Amino acid sequence: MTATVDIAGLTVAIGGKEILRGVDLRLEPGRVHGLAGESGSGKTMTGLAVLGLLPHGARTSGTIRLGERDLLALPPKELNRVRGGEVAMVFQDPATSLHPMLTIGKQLTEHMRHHLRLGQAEARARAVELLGKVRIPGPEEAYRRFPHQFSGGMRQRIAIAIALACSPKVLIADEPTTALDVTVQAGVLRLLRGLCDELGLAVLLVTHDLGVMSAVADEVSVMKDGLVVESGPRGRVLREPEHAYTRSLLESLPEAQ
Ligand SMILES: Nc1ncnc2c1ncn2[C@@H]1O[C@H](COP(=O)(O)OP(=O)(O)OP(=O)(O)O)[C@@H](O)[C@H]1O
Repeated sequence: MTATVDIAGLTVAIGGKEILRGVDLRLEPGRVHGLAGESGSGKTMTGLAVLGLLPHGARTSGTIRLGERDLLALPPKELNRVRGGEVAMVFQDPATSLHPMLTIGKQLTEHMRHHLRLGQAEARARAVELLGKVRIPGPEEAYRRFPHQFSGGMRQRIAIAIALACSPKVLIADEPTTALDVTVQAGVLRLLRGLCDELGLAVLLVTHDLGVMSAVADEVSVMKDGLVVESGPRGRVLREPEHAYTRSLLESLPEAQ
């Protein structure tokens, strides 16, 4: 299958420190690619590189192909169009990604009107439809509410709806369930999995949690010190890890003890 995103030999250095040392990774339509590894291994930086959101002063080499384009070589204006349009993101904490003073409807429609140039009525109809798609009960009423009127899990669903507003091809989800109560984590993961299948999204799921990984990922890559040390189908990587580091990660899971 042709990859939606093909990362090859990606290096990132910040202030002379090598953060990524040659990362190869492919994201394919309708597939969830899980990216695991210990804290500081470079998972978040890899996701940010795809979004063109690396810290100021970061030096890069390698390529990040999205179709015919190399995202690392795009001028800032074009990259802006890709980000939020073709490539969208969901972060760990919906409390910080949602604006507390704006209604859910406003946040959903502003985004669409800006990127898709939709009129007000059209944007509203699409927003309500998206709220239904992410299983927010009573989407019409939810449209008028503010973020604090929802639980953490519901807020993350709303953040996912906003990410999907412009029909992206690629979704970068960085620890999307880490801040949530365990009882609602599974529901949000199921939602992400379902959206990936239904919309043919290429998903990069960054998580340090191998339990999350085993629940939804098709492919798993494991990072250590700025490199992907192991990559393959989930069943193979989690059941028959080839790399000693993957084995040690698996052994540290509570279920393994
Ligand atoms: N703004 C920054 N400037 C310089 N170095 C940074 C910056 N942000 C992160 N780093 C460094 O980049 C390396 C990789 O960080 P990254 O956040 O990608 O790791 P991670 O695997 O996502 O870890 P975590 O699970 O803790 O989020 C770390 O050594 C970190 O200290």
